Amino acid sequence: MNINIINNSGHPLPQYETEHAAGMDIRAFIETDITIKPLQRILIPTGLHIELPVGYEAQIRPRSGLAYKHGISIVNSPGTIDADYRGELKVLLVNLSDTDFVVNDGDRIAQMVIAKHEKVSWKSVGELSDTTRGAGGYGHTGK
Ligand SMILES: O=c1ccn([C@H]2C[C@H](O)[C@@H](COP(=O)(O)OP(=O)(O)OP(=O)(O)O)O2)c(=O)[nH]1
Repeated sequence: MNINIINNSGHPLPQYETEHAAGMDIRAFIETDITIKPLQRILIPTGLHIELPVGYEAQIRPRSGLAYKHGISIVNSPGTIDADYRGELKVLLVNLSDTDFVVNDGDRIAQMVIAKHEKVSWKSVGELSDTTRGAGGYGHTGK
């Protein structure tokens, strides 16, 4: 499936790094390096604008290598890109380590998964069907 994209960054388009990867790595588009201090969050531009087909969303997810090695995650993970959004894609990074982390222009800062989603309407009812779980949750089956 082709998806319309405008790339103002001059960096490569988001791409799958392996044959069957679910996510495409996306890169920072910044004029100067950005230092993220411990527990600081910063919105990083990508220079990308996309036109998703109706019924699709894009999810902006952390990269596990950055998370494991540097404590870099995404505050609103997974970020949701709506099909009707035409603005620039941005990534809300957070530094969960105890040392500064520097983002350079062109760094692969996140990954983007394109996914189908349902659009539903609600049917108000008086009661819901019985299940074994019922209202159990939050670890009610044990550790
Ligand atoms: O990580 C993200 C999350 C969102 N967006 C863009 C695309 C998305 O379609 C739009 C709105 O996102 P969301 O619905 O999460 O934001 P909101 O806080 O509910 O704001 P709004 O009232 O504008 O919908 O912002 C990004 O670029 N990156």
